Amino acid sequence: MASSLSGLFSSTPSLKPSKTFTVKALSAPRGDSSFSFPHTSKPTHPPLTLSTSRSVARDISHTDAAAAKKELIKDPDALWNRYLDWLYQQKDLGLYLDVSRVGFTDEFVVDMEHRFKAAFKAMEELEKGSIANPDEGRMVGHYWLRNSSLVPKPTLKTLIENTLDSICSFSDDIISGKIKPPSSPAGRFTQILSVGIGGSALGPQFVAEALAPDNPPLKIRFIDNTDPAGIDHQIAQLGPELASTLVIVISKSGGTPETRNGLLEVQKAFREAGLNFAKQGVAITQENSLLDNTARIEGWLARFPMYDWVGGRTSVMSAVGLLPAALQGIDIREMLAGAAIMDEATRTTSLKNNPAALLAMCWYWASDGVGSKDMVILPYKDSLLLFSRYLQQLVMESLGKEFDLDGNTVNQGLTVYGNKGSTDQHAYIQQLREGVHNFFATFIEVLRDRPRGTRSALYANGRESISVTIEEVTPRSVGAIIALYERAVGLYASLVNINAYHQPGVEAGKKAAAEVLALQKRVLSVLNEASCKDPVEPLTLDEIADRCHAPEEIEMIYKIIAHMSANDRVLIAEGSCGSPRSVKVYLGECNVDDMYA
Ligand SMILES: O=P(O)(O)OC[C@H]1O[C@H](O)[C@H](O)[C@@H](O)[C@@H]1O
Repeated sequence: MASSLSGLFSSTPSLKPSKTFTVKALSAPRGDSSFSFPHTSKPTHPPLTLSTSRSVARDISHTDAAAAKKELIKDPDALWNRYLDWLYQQKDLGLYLDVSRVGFTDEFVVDMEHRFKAAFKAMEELEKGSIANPDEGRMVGHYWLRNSSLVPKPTLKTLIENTLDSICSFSDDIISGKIKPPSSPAGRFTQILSVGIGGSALGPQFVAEALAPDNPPLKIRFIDNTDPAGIDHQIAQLGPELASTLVIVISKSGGTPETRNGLLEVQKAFREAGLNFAKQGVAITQENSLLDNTARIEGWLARFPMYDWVGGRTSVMSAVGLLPAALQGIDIREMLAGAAIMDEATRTTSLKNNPAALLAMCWYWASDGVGSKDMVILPYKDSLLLFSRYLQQLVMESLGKEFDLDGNTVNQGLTVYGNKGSTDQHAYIQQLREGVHNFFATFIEVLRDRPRGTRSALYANGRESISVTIEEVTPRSVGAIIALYERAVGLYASLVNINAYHQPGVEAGKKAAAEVLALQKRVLSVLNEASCKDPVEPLTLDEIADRCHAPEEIEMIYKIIAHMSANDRVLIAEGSCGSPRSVKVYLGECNVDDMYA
């Protein structure tokens, strides 16, 4: 194994990819004598621009598939040697990474040298506290959560350690019954209802599914959407146990509308059951956010901090993930320890010894550095079912970006999907093996289980795959695989020159949602005015749009009205849904604007 990245590259002259990124096989001809994707002649195509690279990449992949299949049949020894040569092992974690079934060549590895140098440097600066999210002017410090000695300011160390201590003592007191719900016959908390969305739900959900014991001290349920039926379902399932339910409201910003709606619905359920919500409510949010202020003013049972330097999608090792986990009896210090070991292992600049760098390199190779193939995650363990959903946010929100760091339009990304190993074998592996070749697979394998043949079956048809193997699903290994992918995403983002730590697209979506709410208010005010006339004046959609001074928004106005009439008896829409121009709308009562405030 190479001892350092520069050592690995030093014997061969660097083949740098051109500025406009070209398909790997064109910038780095595949001609690896020791492996199975042999391309001995240098392609003669001119360099491709981003827009044309994808179709050529597909043609090349077909060629690769055929070549790989032939080579595999011809030379299994070469494959075994490649396996041995690239196998990564982290002994303390019992974690292995096998990238041998991804067909990168030696030339490609060399070609990536300068990109990796820059990626490792950017990561080092991030860990030292650089402003890695310039949009929000914030540092990115999720790595400090598991090694507080890395913080750039001593006050943060105290904050991290004190928060961890208070999470542990609060959850001990809840579990032991020292802190009790005020009016539950059970005499102690038995259930958790977690209200949050995105990064404020996915981490806790994944950890619960992966690690909660069969009979946890508190069982957890989630409200992670605004669907009223879904919220009602969760509350109904709690039934009389609402009286012994600890409600944890999680929102970094403290103002996410979906989470706020969930909270209001839960508070309503508490009022209807004659329960005092404040005595059972816990907030996890940034200091002085709307949620924090609400919790403080209403005197909720507890408040735990979120930090501006931890992004939602990497917040699972902050109070966001740790508090729910501790309440379910999961050893959170072990989770942190696993992540810390992986963080240390992924700091090395020696490519072959850095599993996150190996992953990032494989993603680059497999998807041409432009997301031309999807990443299918196949965990062979029921308890890891939610890993792909968790990774979807981590990877896609981090990498799915319109612009690169130089302001060029790149529309980057890497699509992630997956469910669970054997189950998928009987659902969609048929297509993966034989159908459209638009993916690479990642097997998450647990050693204390049976071996599977899917990897070979896919490989025999030229489908690339990565295998991450852990010995057991434990707090330590779960902490480690989370940390592994966090670092891989950060490194990959540098390789493709994008910022992994902001989410301008989501902010645009939030702005659009706020605009719809503002339009809804204007629609109601116009309808209210017309409906308070005597006689009532029903309005067509065109008339409403004109009076709202928003003729260009007529379709949105129609949708707003369709939703309101389906949900509220007060709004009456007459005419045929099939022909919106025939619809006339009025309010059954006037002066109802407050209903929608
Ligand atoms: O935790 P919150 O502030 O409520 O945000 C919840 C989610 O909101 C948006 O969708 C962001 O893009 C996510 O990264 C975040 O996790």
